Amino acid sequence: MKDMTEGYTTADGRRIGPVLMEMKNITLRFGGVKAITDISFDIREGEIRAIIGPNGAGKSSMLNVISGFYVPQEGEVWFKGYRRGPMRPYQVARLGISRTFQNIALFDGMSVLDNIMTGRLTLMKSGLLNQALWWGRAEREETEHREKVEKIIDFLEIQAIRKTPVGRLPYGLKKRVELARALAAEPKLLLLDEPMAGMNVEEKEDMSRFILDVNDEFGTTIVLIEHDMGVVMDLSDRVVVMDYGKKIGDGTPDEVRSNPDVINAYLGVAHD
Ligand SMILES: Nc1ncnc2c1ncn2[C@@H]1O[C@H](COP(=O)(O)OP(=O)(O)OP(=O)(O)O)[C@@H](O)[C@H]1O
Repeated sequence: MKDMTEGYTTADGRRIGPVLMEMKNITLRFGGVKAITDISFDIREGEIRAIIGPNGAGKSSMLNVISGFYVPQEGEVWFKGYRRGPMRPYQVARLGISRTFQNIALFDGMSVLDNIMTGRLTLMKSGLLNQALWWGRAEREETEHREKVEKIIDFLEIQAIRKTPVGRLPYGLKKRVELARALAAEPKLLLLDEPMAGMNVEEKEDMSRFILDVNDEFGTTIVLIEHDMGVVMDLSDRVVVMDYGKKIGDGTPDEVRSNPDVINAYLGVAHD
């Protein structure tokens, strides 16, 4: 068991706790391509931590290492003071990690409510046999799950569309439903893959507000990756900046903004 030092209080009075997750010297290769080279950083409890960088910098790869989907060839991932080995998706969910995807991954033909319910699957204790033998208990459990989901629906202000099939919703609302589904798993650590991509200004403002509210209301630690540096600066407590698979900056938004390597990566060389 590793010693975890205390946290700190932010300028706006939010409490950031001790280290929840630590990435140590992570290197990830796809054949001959090095997507991540020797990157280390930590994520503290209750913080909003952004990973930014130009196209192909390695952000998605890093998010997939954090989520346990990719196992790096080198380096160590520590979570809640323990070194984490390779895991199956359900084990990741049980650790309290859930995520949204860059390309929305919802069931188009199902209602908003049912989509969000799928987020609770890993928390459901009653399997089919249990439901047959203990009908009353399974029913009580179902009611509890529905109540939790209704709370999330209220919180994210999507009551009006709860019965609507997801396929009929505009893009910004689909993203919000995906956030709702991830929240339904009651995650300790929420991973957001480009939550604002493809959104108009108003939708981006709404999403920013909801991300801040989730962090504030549930104390959820949030890691988000974004392409757009401007969007994350107001949201994040600390930012990791990647470029060509390497970490070129790590610190508060102000520290990162004034880092010459970061300025060069964004303004100097064309990556697209
Ligand atoms: N599954 C894969 N197989 C082979 N190469 C990959 C794979 N995933 C990523 N890469 C390569 O790893 C590097 C980093 O890609 P990654 O998608 O992590 O970057 P990114 O910062 O998320 O980019 P973007 O902003 O465009 O989404 C790129 O060179 C990419 O081509």
